[in-house]
Amino acid sequence: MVTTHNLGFPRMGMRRELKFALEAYWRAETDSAALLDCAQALRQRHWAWQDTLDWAPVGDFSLYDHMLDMSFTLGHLPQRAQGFGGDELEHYFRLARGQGRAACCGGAIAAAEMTKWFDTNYHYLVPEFDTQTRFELDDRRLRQQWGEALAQGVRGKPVLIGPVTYLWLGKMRGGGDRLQLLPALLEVYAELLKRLHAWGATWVQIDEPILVQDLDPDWQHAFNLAYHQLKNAPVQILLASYFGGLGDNRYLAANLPVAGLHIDAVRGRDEVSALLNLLPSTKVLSLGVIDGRNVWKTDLYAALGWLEPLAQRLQERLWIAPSCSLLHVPLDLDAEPNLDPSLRGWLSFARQKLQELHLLARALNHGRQSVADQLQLHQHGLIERAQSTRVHRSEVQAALRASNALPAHRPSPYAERARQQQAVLQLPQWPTTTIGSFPQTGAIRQARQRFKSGQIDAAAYEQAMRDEIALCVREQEALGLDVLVHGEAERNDMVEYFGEQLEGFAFTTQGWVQSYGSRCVKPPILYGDVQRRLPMTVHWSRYAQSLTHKPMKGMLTGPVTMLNWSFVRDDQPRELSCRQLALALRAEVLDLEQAGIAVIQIDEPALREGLPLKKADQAAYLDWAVACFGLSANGVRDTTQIHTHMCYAEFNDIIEHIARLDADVITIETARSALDLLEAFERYDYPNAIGPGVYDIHSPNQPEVERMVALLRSAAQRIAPERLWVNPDCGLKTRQWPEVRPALQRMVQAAQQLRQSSR
Ligand SMILES: CN1c2c(nc(N)[nH]c2=O)NC[C@@H]1CNc1ccc(C(=O)N[C@@H](CCC(=O)N[C@@H](CCC(=O)N[C@@H](CCC(=O)O)C(=O)O)C(=O)O)C(=O)O)cc1
Ligand SMILES: N[C@@H](CCS)C(=O)O
Ligand SMILES: [Zn+2]
Repeated sequence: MVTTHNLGFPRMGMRRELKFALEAYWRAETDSAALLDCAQALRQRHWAWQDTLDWAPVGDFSLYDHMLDMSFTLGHLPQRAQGFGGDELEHYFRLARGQGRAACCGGAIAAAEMTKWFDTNYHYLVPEFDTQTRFELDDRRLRQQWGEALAQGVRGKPVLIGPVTYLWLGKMRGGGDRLQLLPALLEVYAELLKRLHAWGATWVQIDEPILVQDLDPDWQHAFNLAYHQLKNAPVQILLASYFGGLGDNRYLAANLPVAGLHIDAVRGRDEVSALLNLLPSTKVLSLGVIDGRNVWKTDLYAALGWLEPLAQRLQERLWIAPSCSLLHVPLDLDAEPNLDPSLRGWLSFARQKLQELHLLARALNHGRQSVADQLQLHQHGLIERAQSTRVHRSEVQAALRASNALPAHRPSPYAERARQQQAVLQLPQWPTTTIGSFPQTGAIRQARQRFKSGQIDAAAYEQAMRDEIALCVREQEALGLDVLVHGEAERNDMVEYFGEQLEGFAFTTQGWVQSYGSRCVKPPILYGDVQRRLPMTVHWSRYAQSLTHKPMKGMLTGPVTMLNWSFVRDDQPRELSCRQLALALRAEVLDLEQAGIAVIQIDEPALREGLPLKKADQAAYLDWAVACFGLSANGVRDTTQIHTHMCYAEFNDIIEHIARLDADVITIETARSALDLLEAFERYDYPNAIGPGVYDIHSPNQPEVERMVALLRSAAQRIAPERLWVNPDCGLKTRQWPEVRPALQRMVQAAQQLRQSSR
């Protein structure tokens, strides 16, 4: 008999209940009891939806982030977050967001750094270590959730981030080797496993996703050390790897002294037979056969064809599961009544994926004939997808072929372009700008919702957005910013907005996926060849430019980010889909230029996120990603200034490729990770202009002028001041105007101070 299990489940709820409960709590409109009740009700419902599983995850639910939860469980917080006392929830949110709820006691601190969770669009809060770091078990969160699961009769499997991954993902402040902390950390894990056993847990899932990355001998040794030390734990450990195959860590992972190993059998399918030969005959092998990173239906016939001999061979030792936590896919396809019916038949969201898993298990355990009708029904959509005429467009194929003849570079090198652009733009030293979005107020969202539900017509919506743009331009002029933006009021999201206007994309109404904290996105679904129907942004930018004499930045999302933040086709290489996107965006860039927009920003915040986790695969990705950016950007004249923007990832290791994008200006997040990144720019001798984000827009705290001046001064020691810009570290859509105005005022003041002192 095969066993089924799940690694993690979406947390937000069918109607994003958690988001609304969190935000109401932060605004101090509700109390902690209301928030905790909502969280508990969600857990209960989500376990009920997983009741066909042999083992359901417990402890994967989080109020903000599972890494932050782990930091609290391990009793280890940075110095600045300690000693506040008082309310536990306030304490938790203070570290996540920089402050607790509105008007509450306890004061503000610098929020923990936030960065991408492997190659996903989920962001985690980075643990901070120093040589003084101590750990002390705090089991309250897990005890609570385990108790609830027990009361509900859930067959639960506690889920923990593993000790080696936890250290790897953290940052050591002030130098030192974080592996030195491993022995102390392991003591806490050992104690935690004892407690889980005492509460009745038999299997514990320990997530070590770094096993799919390249590990040097020290880190490989850390795995041996850790799991040999934990091998006497009274529970059975299921060591979970995901987001790729084990590669060179296969032998290591197979031989760690744990009871079971979970692998991503979607991305790592090719290595399963080799792994089987390495795996000791006592160990459980859990195969993640359902894709937890995309939304396409699983080909169950193909999966069964592959699994049946494995089930014969492994018998009770075979477990099956989604490849990773289902956190990264939308919750329920049944919440999408308006989705095109044929497309619907191609898709599977979190709840459907668990149904697929259940069907697979029944077919394996009782024979295919026991579920023959369900299997046939399931496969119907797959056949339809394979035969659909909606997927391929001959004109797109022709345009792609023709694009091979386009020049790969701008007409002139950067220095010459910069001279020509300055002659047109006449910008002061330390030019100030913002990243694009301004507050997405309740009024803006309500207007859009009223438009979508037919309560207002297109003309009324258009006027409402124009009014917002006009307001945004007035505000920026009053602030004295140099290069303005229209504010992106008309965009529900920087990817979804474009997806909605391109052929080849479908979109959902409830397909929310958590991005960080309470923030969610609805990734569009790229199912067919991509084509631009009409200009997508030109009329908004032209209107915004008509309101000011200052340069108005056109604002686009780049092809690589469009690709990485969408659910994309699995029937052709990602590179090809990206080139199609790049061609559509190139047409938009040229139309913006034609409309008199002299500065165009092509955002690529997800360039780094798409980087394959294994070094051997990275060069090929970077080559086509850089080429696709170039395809979208390089058709413009020298006088048109191309900006790009990146945020919330480690960029140090790809600076050379960022330079190859040859954007005239890059605005980049640096506020939370201090000057590490600028040092990398200096080391690489980055040639073009840079706007290091001078303050963290994710925190409600006001930036200090002196701090921004100091950051820019120290940037100027590394990069020639005439190539430096002054800007926040990301868009302002999540903030409110009363926060944005004073923050930007201070930022402009910082630029003025620098101009004065350099006179
Ligand atoms: C820059 N970032 C982005 C990432 N990925 C993206 N796809 N997009 C990004 O911008 N990844 C990295 C970072 C992550 N950062 C963010 C920042 C902010 C959000 C965010 O604010 N998300 C919103 C949802 C945005 C959206 O789609 N809005 C729609 C629908 C709004 C809505 O909820 N409407 C209500 C009714 C109206 C009301 O009363 O308010 C409803 O339908 O019920 C829109 O504007 O039309 C969020 O709320 O979480 C995400 C990632
Ligand atoms: N232009 C976008 C970039 C976010 S990464 C914004 O300002 O929201
Ligand atoms: Zn950003």
